[in-house]
Amino acid sequence: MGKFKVVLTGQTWPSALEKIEEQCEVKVWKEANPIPRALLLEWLKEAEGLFSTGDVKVDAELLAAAPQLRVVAQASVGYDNIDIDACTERGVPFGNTPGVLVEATADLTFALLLAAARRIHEGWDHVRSGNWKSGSGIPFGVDLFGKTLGIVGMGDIGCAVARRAKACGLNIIYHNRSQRKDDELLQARYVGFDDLLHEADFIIVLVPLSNQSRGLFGTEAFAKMKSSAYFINASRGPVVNTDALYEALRNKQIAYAALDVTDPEPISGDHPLLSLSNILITPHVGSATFETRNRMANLAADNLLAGLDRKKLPACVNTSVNFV
Ligand SMILES: NC(=O)C1=CN([C@@H]2O[C@H](COP(=O)(O)OP(=O)(O)OC[C@H]3O[C@@H](n4cnc5c(N)ncnc54)[C@H](O)[C@@H]3O)[C@@H](O)[C@H]2O)C=CC1
Ligand SMILES: O=C(O)C(=O)CO
Repeated sequence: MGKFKVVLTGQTWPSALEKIEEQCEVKVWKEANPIPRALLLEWLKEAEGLFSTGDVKVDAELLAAAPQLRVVAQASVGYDNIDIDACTERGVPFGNTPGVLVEATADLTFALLLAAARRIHEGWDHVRSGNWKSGSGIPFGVDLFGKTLGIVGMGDIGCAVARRAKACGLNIIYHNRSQRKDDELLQARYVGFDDLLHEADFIIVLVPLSNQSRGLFGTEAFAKMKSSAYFINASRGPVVNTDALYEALRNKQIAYAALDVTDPEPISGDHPLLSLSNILITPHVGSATFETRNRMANLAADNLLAGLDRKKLPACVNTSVNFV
């Protein structure tokens, strides 16, 4: 039997690539910019597997251009770029990478909260620019202990953030699609969305991007927050209306924002948000540790190889078309 034909939309980690290359003939897009759509569709004409690095839209048009496709695998837990219904209609299982990135992403999310609350990067700027002459001019932050953290989207990563927050003496409230059964264990209280906006000193967003969550944080939501509120988004940029966030920060309607994700992404160096002093942005690095990205690439490779073999994907989103 010949090797499977597979397309990779970007480079992946050597251990995952070696595994794939043992069984597949691969075409890899190696440029820094995303693969042009027309070229991707051309490459997919005979492909049996697609390994996505997250920067392509997988929709009905793409699937129609890939009649041999057996499986789509992506090295991420979020899959807002994938039309799951279109995959299911074509009987193509889609595999993502839940679980393996939870702790790394929770670390980064909590690091954003700490860095914002204690103005870490402003302190570093102060030292680096030679201004640390006396105690004057140092950036003052705010306490965490005894304050209220509101988590919107209490899934795997939200729960891992809650554990970290508990250790710092924060009281935790959360809003989710539905109330969890393990509130007591988490020591977190379920509240309505508006109550969370009113009560929280820190708000962390960890909901998947969907039609329901797109623009969830807009002018109205920011108006309901405390003027002392810290807003942290580590989910997806479009969950937040960027113009509304800019206005809320500029008018001091809220105190501070720390973002790992933006809309657009990447955000340009001359974007108005970057001119504000009460914001901190990291370049979508939630899961970006050597160990975690390696685990994600390997789980995605396992999903891909299982699908090519018509075997059950270890992590499948549209389980109705997963192999048994
Ligand atoms: N910044 C980064 O590098 C990373 C970002 N992410 C983002 O974080 C998201 C969450 O990841 P996990 O915790 O692993 O997913 P998960 O599926 O375990 O948790 C998501 C939670 O959000 C809830 N939810 C969904 N829609 C909602 C809505 N409209 N309103 C309120 N709650 C809602 C769900 O009920 C679930 O409890 C991913 O979908 C991805 O977009 C994930 C990994 C890394
Ligand atoms: O997994 C995801 O959804 C990411 O955003 C990158 O790890």
